[in-house]
Amino acid sequence: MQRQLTPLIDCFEFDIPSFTDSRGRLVKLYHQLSFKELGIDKEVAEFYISESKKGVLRGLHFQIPPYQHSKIVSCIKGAIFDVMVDLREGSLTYGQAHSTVLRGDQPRAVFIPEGFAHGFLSLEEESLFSCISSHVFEPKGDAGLRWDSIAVDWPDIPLNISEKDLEQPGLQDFVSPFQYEVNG
Ligand SMILES: Cc1cn([C@H]2C[C@H](O)[C@@H](COP(=O)(O)OP(=O)(O)O[C@H]3O[C@@H](C)C(=O)[C@@H](O)[C@H]3O)O2)c(=O)[nH]c1=O
Repeated sequence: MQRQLTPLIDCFEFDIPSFTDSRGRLVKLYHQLSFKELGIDKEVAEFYISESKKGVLRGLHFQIPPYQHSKIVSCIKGAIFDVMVDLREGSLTYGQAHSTVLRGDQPRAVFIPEGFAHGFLSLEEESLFSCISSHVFEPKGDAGLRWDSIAVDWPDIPLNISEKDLEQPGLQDFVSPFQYEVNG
């Protein structure tokens, strides 16, 4: 596996091994040794999937210190328009966003470091999103940013957003609790 760099410092994409035969498919979402070789040496504290109808937008989410987490996200069915934003004060890419389309039939992952917000728009009827997180979900640390306060060309207008996500503050009002650290 090889890192494919994104414009955001420390955030990268990589292809996930998958094996197809007459029965179907096996997709390897986590492999400790290969991930270490990629430079991902984080705790695996939670692993979950969510299913979203077409037009559902989830995010943009992060956890504030001391509950900050990195994530490895992918899409294992359907397709999502995936978005991440660097929120680390002092980072050369602070406030900048990156977007990429993740598809279940071309498994690919994004490593999202601590200090980033993340969200996605589901592009198909039954999109399955998977997330490996380095810190358990902590309601006291659960935080977010308004999806439409960042510089991203969303491919469609979202049809379904949670109340929580509609009430998130915009990037312009955001005071970051994150500091950029080299190789953070
Ligand atoms: C994210 C999360 C939620 N929950 C619970 C809380 C709540 O009752 C229910 C739904 O939570 P949410 O509405 O926050 O779920 P959702 O909007 O799907 O949150 C996810 O959005 C995407 C964009 C991400 O990046 C993920 O890391 C995660 O934040 O699941 C957990 O128990 N553990 C978790 O890790």
